[in-house]
Amino acid sequence: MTDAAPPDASEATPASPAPHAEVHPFQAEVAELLHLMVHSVYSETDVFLRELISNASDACDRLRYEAIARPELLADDPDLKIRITPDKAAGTLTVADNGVGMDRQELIDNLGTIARSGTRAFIARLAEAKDGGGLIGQFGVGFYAAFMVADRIEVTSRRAGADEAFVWRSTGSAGFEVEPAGAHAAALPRGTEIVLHLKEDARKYLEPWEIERVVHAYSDHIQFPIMLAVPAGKADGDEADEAKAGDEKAGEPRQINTASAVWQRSKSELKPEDYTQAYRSICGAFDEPAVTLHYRAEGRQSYAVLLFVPSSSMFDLYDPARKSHLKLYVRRVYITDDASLLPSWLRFVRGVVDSEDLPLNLSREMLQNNPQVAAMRKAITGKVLSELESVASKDADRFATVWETFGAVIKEGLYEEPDRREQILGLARFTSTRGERRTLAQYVAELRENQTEIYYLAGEDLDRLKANPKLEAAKARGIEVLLLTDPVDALWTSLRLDFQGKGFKSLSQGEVDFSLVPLAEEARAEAEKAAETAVDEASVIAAVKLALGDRVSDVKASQRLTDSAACLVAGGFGPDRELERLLAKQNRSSGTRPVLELNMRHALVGAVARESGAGHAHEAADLAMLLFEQAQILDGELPDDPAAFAMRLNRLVTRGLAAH
Ligand SMILES: Nc1ncnc2c1ncn2[C@@H]1O[C@H](COP(=O)(O)OP(=O)(O)OP(=O)(O)O)[C@@H](O)[C@H]1O
Repeated sequence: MTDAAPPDASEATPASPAPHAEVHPFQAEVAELLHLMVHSVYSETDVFLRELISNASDACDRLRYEAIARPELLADDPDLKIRITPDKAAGTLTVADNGVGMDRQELIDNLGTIARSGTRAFIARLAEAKDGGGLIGQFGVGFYAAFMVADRIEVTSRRAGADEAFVWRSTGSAGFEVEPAGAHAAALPRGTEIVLHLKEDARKYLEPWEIERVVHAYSDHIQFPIMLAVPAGKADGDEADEAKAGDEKAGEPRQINTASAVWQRSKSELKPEDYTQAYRSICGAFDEPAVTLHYRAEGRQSYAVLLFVPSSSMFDLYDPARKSHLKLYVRRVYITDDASLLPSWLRFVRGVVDSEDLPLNLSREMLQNNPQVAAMRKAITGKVLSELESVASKDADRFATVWETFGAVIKEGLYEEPDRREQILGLARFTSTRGERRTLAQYVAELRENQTEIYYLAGEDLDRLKANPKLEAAKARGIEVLLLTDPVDALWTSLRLDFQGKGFKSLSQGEVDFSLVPLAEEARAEAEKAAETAVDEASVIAAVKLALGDRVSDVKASQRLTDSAACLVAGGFGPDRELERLLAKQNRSSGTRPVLELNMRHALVGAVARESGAGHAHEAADLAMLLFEQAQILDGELPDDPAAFAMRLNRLVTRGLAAH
């Protein structure tokens, strides 16, 4: 970063290209993002205004918070507001606020870098997208969105309480310049003024009704007044414009948003559209909320809550650093969005909690350990869960969408919050061998005769799970098996939980004994037929063990298989196969070796018996290895030595063909 301000920089004139301004490059991600935005045509450009207004509102919020400790910051201009000024003659749109402002270093840091997680992934998707407007809205590129509509931007800012103001300028290419604001500084006693030199095709944003439309759609519930100011004498006199703008009078700023703390209003006053709008303006979202929860807690503590579950996912949902982003207000003053008002497994929930009781001057750090906050967190978590339960019972489809989008995150609660386990298991929806969206209550209600456990199989891919031979014996007995494909499933299932007294049991771990559960009719006939062809178990097992050595911890006759020849399972005590795979990926493998189970009625297993009985040790070993390797492949793994596997297979097939 170039950081050499010449001593006379303060004398530079801000309006002309400044020879003495400091020039700074953008952080690489920002440069790339700007390049994509400047060189592509995105149709949903409205987001830029929402982002600038939201930044302005944050700046007002932050000043109000700082003024708790230093009231003098607010004293000479206590009415926080946002002003939008379209100037047709100059082709500029100005968004200004009298909030906290930025000093020189903040201008450089905040408007030169982007520190959000998921930025790389987002840029890659944006580069591929045909029209990235929606993506930009979802991700929230913030201030930089302004370069969708402007080819030059000047930001003048004065930090509250500071003597100096600075100007930041950029055309959105490689970098930006920063210098003292010079003469223009006098016009800005506090806060930030952003002047957008609009591109030709974005001049519609100079029309008052266009600005109002966007503000109504996305920013109506911003708490501070948004004033629209049409400069006197600057309106271009277009008759049609004037007619459309109604009684727009140049020169007199007028408020164009409701500016109410919507969460403080009573439920009966608000319509679904109001909630959608509040969701969009508070949470910076574009979609509809899937669930809205609005209530006021009274009693030991009193606070208003307005929460939303989005209907679509977010970029950083699985970022370990992502916390819940509820905004905490105290008596309408924004305090922080980092007060951990919900546990991390509800981190997709957005909205506002406004407390009447918390002290305003509590530092953000102290909030973390505050017992009142802890009590609120517990109560709000309970409310969110009961709201989800109520949606699940009243509107199964809507709940299914919520679960599909966020279920994997909610399931983290199973190990993070033991007290909520029963409730979370009650909400959980599963894909099973009996269908989709199955609940555990349904599973337990439809247990087969003598079935005492809830069976599951975990893996990465649903289709591969469905085809997994470990399901065969369960299928033959009509036993339902949950098919778990979220990485988190490998973790919570290792906790040995139960639901309504029934434990969870993996089909790829330890012994399974289905013998007490009666076979389905057609399976019974097949089993009887197969029993006649069964081989001498002990000799097959001995031959296979000899061939595989310490690749496996044991070789057993399988209760799980009916059609396939072999499968690999975890021993009874180590981690389940899927958990072991997950740990191995993180280099934390437990080092336990699997058990190979053989279907004693399968022809290939019979062949091992024959070859080893005839003294053909090589052939028996080849077949044993093949059984082991196919079991690996069926679990989605590669054989340890793929080349040797291919050669072995070729050898056996060629010999088989020759014997014809
Ligand atoms: N009007 C403003 N007044 C004061 N600071 C501002 C203003 N606009 C932007 N900033 C500062 O610049 C930073 C970057 O803004 P930007 O819009 O890029 O991202 P953000 O607001 O932090 O993130 P997001 O848009 O995802 O909420 C802000 O966090 C804030 O510190």
